[in-house]
Amino acid sequence: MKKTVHVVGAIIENEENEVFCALRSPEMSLANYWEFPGGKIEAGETPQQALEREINEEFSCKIEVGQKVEDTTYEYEKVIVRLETYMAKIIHGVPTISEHADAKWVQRQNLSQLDFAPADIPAVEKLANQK
Ligand SMILES: Nc1nc2c([nH]c(=O)n2[C@H]2C[C@H](O)[C@@H](COP(=O)(O)OP(=O)(O)OP(=O)(O)O)O2)c(=O)[nH]1
Ligand SMILES: [Mg+2]
Repeated sequence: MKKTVHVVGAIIENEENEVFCALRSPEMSLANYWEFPGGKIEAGETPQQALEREINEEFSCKIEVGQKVEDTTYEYEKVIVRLETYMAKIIHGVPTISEHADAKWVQRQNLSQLDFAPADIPAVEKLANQK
């Protein structure tokens, strides 16, 4: 049976309605797909705590987590991913990549032009239609 992983992704928005998108590197699973930065929830963590930890670990900045956007389960070839996405804001620092191949700020309406991981598509569409 396939393993299910519970993952959280941050939809970090700035004052210009741009969303922070990160490109998974060739060394990562789901290589070369864009994602909402985040990762797996560890035992005992709330989704919000997991997001704050992951963004600090991977992008060296602090976020404040807001409203939930989507909760999607997607069956990949080898794993099932339950992805919860939350709106977020940077409250300290500037996001800097460490393990990702690239990152950029993208207007909500242009998010669908990036090659997002399949589990992210419902959130991408919701964001494009909200504003
Ligand atoms: N972070 C993140 N992962 C996503 C997204 N969409 C999606 O399908 N995934 C998948 C990719 C991975 O198979 C899985 C977990 O993500 P991850 O590799 O960031 O997990 P992690 O930071 O905890 O890293 P690791 O400990 O496994 O190295 O979720 C997304 O928008 N953000
Ligand atoms: Mg991660």
